[in-house]
Amino acid sequence: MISAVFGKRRSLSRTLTAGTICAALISGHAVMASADDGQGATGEAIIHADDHPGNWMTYGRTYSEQRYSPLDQINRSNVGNLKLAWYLDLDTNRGQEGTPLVVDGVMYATTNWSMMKAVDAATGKLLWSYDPRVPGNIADKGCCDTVNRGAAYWNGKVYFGTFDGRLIALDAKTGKLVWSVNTIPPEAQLGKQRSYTVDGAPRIAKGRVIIGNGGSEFGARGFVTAFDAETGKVDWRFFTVPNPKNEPDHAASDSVLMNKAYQTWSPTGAWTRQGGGGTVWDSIVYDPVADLVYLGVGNGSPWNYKYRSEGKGDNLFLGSIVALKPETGEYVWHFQETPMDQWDFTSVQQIMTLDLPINGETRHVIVHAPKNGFFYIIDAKTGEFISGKNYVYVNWASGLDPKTGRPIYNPDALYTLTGKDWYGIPGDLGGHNFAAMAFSPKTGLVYIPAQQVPFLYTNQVGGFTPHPDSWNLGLDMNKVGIPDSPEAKQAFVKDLKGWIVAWDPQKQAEAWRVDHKGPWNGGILATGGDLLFQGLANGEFHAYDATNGSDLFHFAADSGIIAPPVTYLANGKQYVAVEVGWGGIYPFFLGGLARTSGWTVNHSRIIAFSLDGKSGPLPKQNDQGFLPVKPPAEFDSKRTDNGYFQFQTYCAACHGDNAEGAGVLPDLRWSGSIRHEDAFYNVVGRGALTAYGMDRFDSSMNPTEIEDIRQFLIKRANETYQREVDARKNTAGIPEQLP
Ligand SMILES: O=C(O)c1cc(C(=O)O)c2c(n1)C(=O)C(=O)c1cc(C(=O)O)[nH]c1-2
Ligand SMILES: [Ca+2]
Repeated sequence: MISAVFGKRRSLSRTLTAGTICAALISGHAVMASADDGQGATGEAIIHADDHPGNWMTYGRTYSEQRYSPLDQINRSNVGNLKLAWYLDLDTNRGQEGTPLVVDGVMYATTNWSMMKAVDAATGKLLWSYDPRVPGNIADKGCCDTVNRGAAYWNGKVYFGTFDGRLIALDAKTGKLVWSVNTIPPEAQLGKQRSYTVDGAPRIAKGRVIIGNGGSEFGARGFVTAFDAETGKVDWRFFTVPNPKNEPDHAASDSVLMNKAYQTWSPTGAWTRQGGGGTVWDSIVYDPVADLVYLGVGNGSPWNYKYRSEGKGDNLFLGSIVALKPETGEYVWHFQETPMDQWDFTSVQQIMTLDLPINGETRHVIVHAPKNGFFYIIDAKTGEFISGKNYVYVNWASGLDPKTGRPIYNPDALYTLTGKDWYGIPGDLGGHNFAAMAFSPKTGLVYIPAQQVPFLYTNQVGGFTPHPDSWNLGLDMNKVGIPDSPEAKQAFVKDLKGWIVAWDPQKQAEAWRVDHKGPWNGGILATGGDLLFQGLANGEFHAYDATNGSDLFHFAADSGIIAPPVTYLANGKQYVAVEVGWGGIYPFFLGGLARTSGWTVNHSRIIAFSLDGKSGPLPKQNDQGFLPVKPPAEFDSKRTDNGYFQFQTYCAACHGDNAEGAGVLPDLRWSGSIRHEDAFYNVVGRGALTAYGMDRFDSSMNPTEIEDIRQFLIKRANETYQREVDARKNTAGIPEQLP
């Protein structure tokens, strides 16, 4: 029935009454949307998602982004029998962060390098795939792996963003291109230090596809754009931070930026050259109840508040939720969670709406667990702060002002103003990052994939110096977050933690928790079977009891899981599926230290489970990763200090702090190319491996500096060779002495 209706839908315009009738058929509801609300059949189907729970039609399943599915064929009593139904090997072995959509038995999954696959959701058979051919040298224009978090579905088409900034619409049946647009306008692309990448899932409201971008670690001015879903024409654009000259951009944001936001920045700070940040790289939510679009706005660019804004002002709309009208992009309200951001405390984390009883009255609220470690409850219609409580340990603020929600800062945390180092918890990766949280209306709990990853914030000495082709934070790039003495490093490793917090939003308190081995675990799915599903950094896929966290099922998926699971029906049978593939910024950047979450190698796949699956276990693969190779014995110790600085500035964010890899990208200590100066220069200077995502760096470093890096790598290889060989003999594969 649903299929038949959906098949017809393609010919319907999004505003026609026919669309509305169609929606009513799907939902089985007598209530009809008004003919001119612009939602059309797909929007109505998303609004009434529970009437056809076999589908997963939008990123968070519903517009409320609760990631709760009422399906209960798989439940607490039988989940122990769950079996692998199918798996599909992917053609990209890097981080997989996608939420697959499922529409009428077809799964639409985006993968690393912005590829799209349509898969028979019952069998895993590939129906079509689309490769937008993102150029390999784009990888280092983004901070955090060439990931993609998912697609949007609307009126017979699937939409997704590409790492090089395009938004693409494909015919959902055939995978043929319908339209493709560059989402980055020429005026935003100002010089080398403005860096934009797109890896978040687009959301669609009222026939408009809304997409943002990332880039605040490099130099970017955040904005989102709404495109007409049928034609790809720009409808409106909203910048999240002011124009550096306080001039109009001829965008929907002009008036609020000029009248409200500009005054919260210093007129001459480095933001006027670096863009200011505020990228909307993950959460964009349409709320049909309030009829508003909410943006989760990111961190400042550069991070250093003293350099960015001369230590002045709150810097709107950094670290904020901003509410807009869907038709025009007109500003309605904002709530700033982190004024004066200097910690990479983005508020882009998933925005969820709930109807929550508060003081005897049911209120329609936003619940939000941004990086800064506080759980916020905000009135969805007005942006009024209702309450906030830390959901993880935090040391940067002692709490929130109960009236305004403004953080009560620990003065030591304002390291750009004190000029002293600050060991911050949460650190730049947040108490919670992109891994989605879930809510179960049956338990009333919000399940947050929480973590503790400290960060040592150290100011760049002597003023702000941007480097083309590298992170531009205004921080000391030799340290970039991780203490360098062995003792401090050991303490840092002890501080790395990951767990599920079952959070009671009515009490604003933790109900219980499930501890994991370390940080950077996958997003969470809650189901009507009273289950939580989550994949872990150590490569296991688990089902937990949603009422108390008991571990009811686990499966060895062999590679770290960072993506959130989905559930759906195919031929009437319930499946649970997830993308597998270790990556994202945590292993890239922490490198060897990230291994404490569990040692896995990247084998990327989509895996799907059912109660009668017959495809397990997964075939055995290399689980040792890059094996240590005896390095050249000689290196020039006069060059290794500068090599270390160059490495930390240009290489560490992908190849790991202090040149220790984490099982995804090549571990350069064991790379054949470090054996010869020319071979190394060919890769780093001339771009021999650009097709694989390794950009050339001859415009940012001269040949001497590149050779310094090689000398440093040989030194590191010699220092660590024996301990890595020994570590391979441990069952855990983790060196006893990490640093
Ligand atoms: O400021 C930005 O523009 C920006 C972009 C992104 C991104 O696009 O993935 C991330 C972040 N920041 C970020 O702070 C962060 O922790 C992060 C983690 C990840 C990831 O996918 O692993 N992306 C990003
Ligand atoms: Ca960031």
